[in-house]
Amino acid sequence: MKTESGTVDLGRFDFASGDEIENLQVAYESYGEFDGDNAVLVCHALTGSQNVAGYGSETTGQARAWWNDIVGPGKAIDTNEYYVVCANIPGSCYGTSGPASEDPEGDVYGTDFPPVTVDDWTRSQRLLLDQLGVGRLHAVVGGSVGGMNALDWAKRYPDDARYVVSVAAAARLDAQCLALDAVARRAITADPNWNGGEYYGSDERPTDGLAIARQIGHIMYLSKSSMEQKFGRRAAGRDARRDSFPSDPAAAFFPYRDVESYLDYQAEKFVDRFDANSYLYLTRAMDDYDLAEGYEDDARALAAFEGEALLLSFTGDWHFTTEQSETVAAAFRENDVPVAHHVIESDHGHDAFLVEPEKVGPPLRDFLDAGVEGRAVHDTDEPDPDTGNDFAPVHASLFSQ
Ligand SMILES: CC(=O)SCCNC(=O)CCNC(=O)[C@H](O)C(C)(C)COP(=O)(O)OP(=O)(O)OC[C@H]1O[C@@H](n2cnc3c(N)ncnc32)[C@H](O)[C@@H]1OP(=O)(O)O
Ligand SMILES: N[C@@H](CCO)C(=O)O
Repeated sequence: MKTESGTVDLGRFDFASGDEIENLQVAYESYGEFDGDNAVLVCHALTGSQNVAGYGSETTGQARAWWNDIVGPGKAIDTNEYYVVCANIPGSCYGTSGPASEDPEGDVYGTDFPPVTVDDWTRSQRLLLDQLGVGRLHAVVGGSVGGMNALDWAKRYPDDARYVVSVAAAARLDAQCLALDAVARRAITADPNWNGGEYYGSDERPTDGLAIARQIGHIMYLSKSSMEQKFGRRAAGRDARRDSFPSDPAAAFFPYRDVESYLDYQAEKFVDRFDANSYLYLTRAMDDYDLAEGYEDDARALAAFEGEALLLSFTGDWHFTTEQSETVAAAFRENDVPVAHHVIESDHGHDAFLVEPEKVGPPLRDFLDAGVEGRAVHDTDEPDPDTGNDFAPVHASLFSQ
């Protein structure tokens, strides 16, 4: 597989906030060969990176090769057939300009970096593709907030993609998720080591705040039933450490539970790979996103799109629910856009889009091949071919099973 990894200087970039920077750097990777008509843009999720598939990249940990089961030779997004491009989004910390980058004077931007929006991500991707010589895309595909990014393409550049695929996403976040993101940001900014965002020159980083923020996020990515199955109320094994955070004296009397141990472990890994200010910036962008912004409603925002759309949602996902995907499908239908809302039965929760490639792959592969007529693509308007039942959107809330 031909692969490329690079950073492109897009020059002066005007952010939606009205701020600008002189040189927006965008880090990207590409896989496969461009034949003029086979480009697929993949938009990564909140803490993902440009390293979508297995290939020697600098990124580490969970952001490395994050969709390796989906993207590659012979896989659902087949790099023998498609030229796949994935770019790190502005505000992130994997090579694209963000708060941890240097400004033109050689100082770290910190919180002087302009606020970023999903709109900025979409425009930076368009500019990057221009530089790579890619005009119209065969498809734009994204998961989670990357799925919002994909929907934004249908709105902002309605002629530029034949197919749009939005996986585990929505037109906007609901109040419950906005609330959790707000608390997560407070965990970071209340950490004394955050220091108003000025911590880059210091040995002390706001790792406690970032760890708590990620733990709140991680709970959003699981479902009530997957947590029950995975951990129940079990105490962690004897070797489990409970030293990530200070404990209250009574803690010695009570068990350190498996679920706590898991979240502590995940948070420890996360703080090694992600920047606290980037977490603030990117969650702000996700919270702010509203597909209908500038229009009367979602349908009008999508009115100019003339391609086909696939929405993939997961029954156990309460971060971005199947109901929310159904409203986006309805907006496409209102415009007579061929659309399929393919609901995947899954207990896993939001991160099903990352960990259940066997369910995501077939509809995605067949949609990229034949649009809504693709063999494994089902729509909520049709009965389930296996059960004969309708795909009833299910809202799996945090507080109900
Ligand atoms: C585009 C993007 O989204 S890129 C970013 C990737 N995604 C994320 O970061 C989202 C958050 N989700 C995760 O991090 C998940 O771990 C995923 C999606 C990466 C993988 O999910 P799964 O395959 O279900 O793995 P799981 O969540 O069980 O984590 C397994 C790890 O936890 C450890 N673990 C499991 N149970 C426990 C426990 N009770 N105590 C301590 N550690 C535990 C395992 O040993 C394993 O460690 P390893 O990663 O070092 O091998
Ligand atoms: N778990 C993924 C998806 C979040 O929406 C991430 O951390 O990027």
